[in-house]
This record gives sequence, structure tokens and C-alpha cells, in this order.
Amino acid sequence: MTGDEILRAQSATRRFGDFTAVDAVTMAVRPGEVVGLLGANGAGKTTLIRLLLGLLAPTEGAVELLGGPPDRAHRARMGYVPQNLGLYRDLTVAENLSFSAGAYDTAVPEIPVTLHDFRDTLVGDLALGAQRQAAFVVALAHEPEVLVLDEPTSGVDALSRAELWDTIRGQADRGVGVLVTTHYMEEAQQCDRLLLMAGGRLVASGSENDIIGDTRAVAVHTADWAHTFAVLNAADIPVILDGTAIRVPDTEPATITSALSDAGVDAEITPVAATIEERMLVLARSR
Ligand SMILES: Nc1ncnc2c1ncn2[C@@H]1O[C@H](COP(=O)(O)OP(=O)(O)OP(=O)(O)O)[C@@H](O)[C@H]1O
Repeated sequence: MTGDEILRAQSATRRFGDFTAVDAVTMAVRPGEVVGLLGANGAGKTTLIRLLLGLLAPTEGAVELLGGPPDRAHRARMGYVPQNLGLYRDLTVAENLSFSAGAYDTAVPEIPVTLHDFRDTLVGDLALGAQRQAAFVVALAHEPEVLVLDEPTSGVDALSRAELWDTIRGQADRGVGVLVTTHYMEEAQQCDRLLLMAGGRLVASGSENDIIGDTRAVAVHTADWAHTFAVLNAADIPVILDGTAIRVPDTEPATITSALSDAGVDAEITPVAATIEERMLVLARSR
């Protein structure tokens, strides 16, 4: 490990009773990089974040925030947007910003132009995109050195998503280290580096290509996509429906052809490179 890591987990494990939510995870984030944390629902992403931020104690292993224990003093130097945004829904946007500035003893941040019309609106009455934007303003107001974002763009429209990602990249460009969870693969592609969790473990890391490794997939072309999907699913083949396009990762083409011909389905199949989502499905099924 080098000395410039601002978030670090060393064999960090967190158990809840007999259940291991985070299992011996070693990872780090450095200044100026955007690290994407991927994994299916329940993979352990939020629990890992809570360990890194000192909101939960590891059962085993160690975590560090800005080179020290993730205590209150170190937490004051980071910005966190949790899944539930951490805003007071019964306060207005302006009141939330003032409250947070008071807590951090910093100047009240300017309200961005896109939120001007809502400065006196209760946060609970705002559309989700505006709520997320307000949560970003709060998280960035004290100029944090680390930014941790748990599904920051979930449920917002494409334009707001692009704007939030502009903000994330802008922060990294000024040297902030960012850890961001996402279920959107086009967002994963905007990260400098990816970490993939499954069943509490860190199962792959690196670039998109590193994560996909040598996993292959097959595209199944057929007019009768609904029936074809049902046939492959019933045969316990890992099938993915994307619109009306059918894809099958990590399965021999002969296995697919045989299942389809047994069911009398007329389809053409083409081997293709797998996507990250397909790799995630393969990993989740193998656990
Ligand atoms: N306080 C807790 N007590 C018991 N089990 C918990 C607790 N917190 C989390 N878990 C369990 O740990 C597992 C990992 O949860 P976690 O929220 O970290 O997953 P996640 O990858 O963030 O999922 P999502 O993408 O749905 O947010 C889940 O099975 C969850 O039910």
C-alpha cells in the first residue's frame, strides 16, 4: 500500500450475526480518481462504505479514512451522499444548506441556478433529481478531500445524471478521491477504475476489460423473443433480455442451440464479447 490512499480497507470483514455482509475486502481510493463500486443488490457495497466511513465497525480487519481512523475529525474532511440522501425532508433547500454549514462551521454555499426556484421548497416536496442535486451541494459545501456517493443518480433522468457526473468528474479533477456505487453500466464506464463485489467479497477489479476477463456471451437472434427467453430460462441457462434482444453469457453455443432446437425454436446465434453486467450475472450465479 502506498501512503497517498484516502480510503483504505485491509481484509475488512463485517458480520451481522452468522451472516457475513463484507468478507475480507482489501481496496483503496487515491486522490483524483473516480472508483466505481459495482455489485448486485445485497453484494455488500453499502456495508463496505459504512465501514470506510466509520459508521459501522469492522468485525475483523482494518479501515482508514484520510490516513487515520474514520472518526469524527476525519469524517469532517469527507463528503457523503447516502442512498437516502441524508437531507432533512421537512426543511427547505436553503435551510438544509444553512444547517449543514453550521454543522461543519463553513460558509453557507451558493444555491446553484437550477435550484434557485426551489430554495424555499421543502426537500420532501422536490422531485428526486432536485433532491439529489441539493444533496450534492450539501456534501461538497465544505470542500471535502474524499467524496463517497451511494447510487447518486438512482431514479433521476438522463440530463440530471449527466450533470451529476460532470460534478463528480470536476471534483476528481481538483484532486478529490471519489468512491461511487452504481447500477448503471454507462456510469461504470465513466469511472477510472472499478471494483466488483459479489456475496460480500471483492471478486474483480481494474478496467472494464479487466472485470470482463475472458467471459464470452452469445447473442440470440429470433422473432419469437418472449418464447425463446422462457425456454432458455426454463433450461436454467443464464439469459438476459435487453429490450427484445436476448443474450446468454458464459454458456457454450452448443448448449444453447440444443435447448432451443429441443423446444422447436428457430433462432440464429452469434458469439460476442460479454458486458460487465453479464460478467456480474455470471459471478452472482456462481456463488
Ligand atoms: N444492519 C444489518 N443487519 C443485518 N444484515 C444487514 C445489515 N445491513 C446490511 N445487511 C445485509 O448485508 C447484505 C449486504 O447489504 P448492502 O446494503 O451492503 O448491499 P448493497 O450491495 O449495498 O446492496 P444495494 O445495491 O441493494 O444497496 C444484505 O444481505 C443486507 O441484508
